Amino acid sequence: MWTVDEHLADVLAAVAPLPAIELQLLDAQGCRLDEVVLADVDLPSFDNSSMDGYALRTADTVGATAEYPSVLSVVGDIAAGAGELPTVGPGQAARIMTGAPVPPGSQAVAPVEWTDGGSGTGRAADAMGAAVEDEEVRVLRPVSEGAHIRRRGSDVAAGTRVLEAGTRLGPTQLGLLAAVGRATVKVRPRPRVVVLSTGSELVQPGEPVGPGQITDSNSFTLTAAALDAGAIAYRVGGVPDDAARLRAVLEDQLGRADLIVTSGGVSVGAYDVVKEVFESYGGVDFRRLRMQPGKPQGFGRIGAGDSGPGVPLLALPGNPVSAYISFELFVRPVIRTMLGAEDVHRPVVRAVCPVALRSPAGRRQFLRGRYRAADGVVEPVGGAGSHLVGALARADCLITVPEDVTELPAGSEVDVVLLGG
Ligand SMILES: Nc1nc2c(c(=O)[nH]1)N[C@H]1C(S)=C(S)[C@@H](COP(=O)(O)OP(=O)(O)OC[C@H]3O[C@@H](n4cnc5c(N)ncnc54)[C@H](O)[C@@H]3O)O[C@H]1N2
Ligand code: MOO
Repeated sequence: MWTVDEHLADVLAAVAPLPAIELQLLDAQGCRLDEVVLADVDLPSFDNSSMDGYALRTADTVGATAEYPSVLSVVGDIAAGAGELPTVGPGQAARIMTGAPVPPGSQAVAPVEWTDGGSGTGRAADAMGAAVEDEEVRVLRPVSEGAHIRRRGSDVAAGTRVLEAGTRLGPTQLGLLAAVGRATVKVRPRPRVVVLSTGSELVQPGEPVGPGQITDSNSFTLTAAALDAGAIAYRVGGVPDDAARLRAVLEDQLGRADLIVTSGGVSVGAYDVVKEVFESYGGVDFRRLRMQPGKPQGFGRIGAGDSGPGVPLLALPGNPVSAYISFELFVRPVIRTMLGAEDVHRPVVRAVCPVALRSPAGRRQFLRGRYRAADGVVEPVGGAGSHLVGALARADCLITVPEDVTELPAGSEVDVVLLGG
């Protein structure tokens, strides 16, 4: 029998971060950057106004007050995206919108609130772009040089490093990449994980459940857990215990998988065609671990050949709690390793358990619990049975009882694996 740590080390030794690839921005969300990103452009890329108002020359506003405003003639109208700009001369102003380029000759922008809003039709230029002569604006206070102008390159200067290699790409980093004009980016991709549940007793949720049948819940738990770990996950529900069918499904899925995760059929049952099929590939090993739940586990590679070393496969036990805990302990670290993540493992904290615990000799037990960070207390949820999905859904952590401990008195300190969320 293997210990949990031996099995984990063996599994992790067989995987590595996936090679970096160039992805479209939104396909790279959550991935780690595999390049240093330099800005090719200035941001902002031109001097522009931060306010709706009037671009003007500051000398024209010296001494302006509400009682004695500066009266300027309006020589043009500049919307965001404007190409041709009027030149602002002495005694003149140009109406300007937020984000629009600051016109030559002007030194500042007076927000519309600092003016009378301008007179006339509101149309500052005629159809040919020539100024409408009679339009005026009254500026009610002095405006200082550079006021309300966002200078070219003041946010990001061309040539500077904007993102370091290893940065995890979230919404704001993706936005920055777009802002500097990048359509694609080089990242460590998310592993593509195929989740497959086996068992002729399985029916899909919503279908009628006949005598002795059960609803396939594992494929949902495990697919969601794979997504949560940062993978792209494909769910393949309910493959019956039929060697030819299982083999056909595996062959079909191999092409799109960086990792295959199955549940069910790894114990000693008479109909465990799963083991038979995986073993026929040659590279999959079935072992028993010193843990509870999650004792029977399969691990190896399938599909090795001229085209490559094959795809790693973890065959988890079918009991729903066993499958989920096995995922947390072994599959999640594999996915995190393939991602190139720094935090491969779930955090473990010490906590006090106010109730006495019992555990089988020679097996590390993982009980479901609820952890209170405020006082460092953990309470078990439900019993030790590996079929207890109701209690599992209320748990937020796993309480660990070491292999050599069979009884823990109330008030003992225990290791607690925090499950996140
Ligand atoms: N004689 C022995 N029997 C068993 C042993 C043993 O050592 N000797 N080990 C037990 C342990 S521990 C576990 S864990 C299970 C593992 O069983 P399998 O991996 O072979 O899984 P199945 O037999 O297919 O199913 C077990 C259980 O889980 C339910 N199940 C299966 N798949 C799903 C699914 N997709 N969604 C929800 N529930 C599922 C299934 O109905 C069974 O109740 O073996 C013990 N037996
Ligand atoms: O070891 Mo099994 O995984 O108890 O249910």
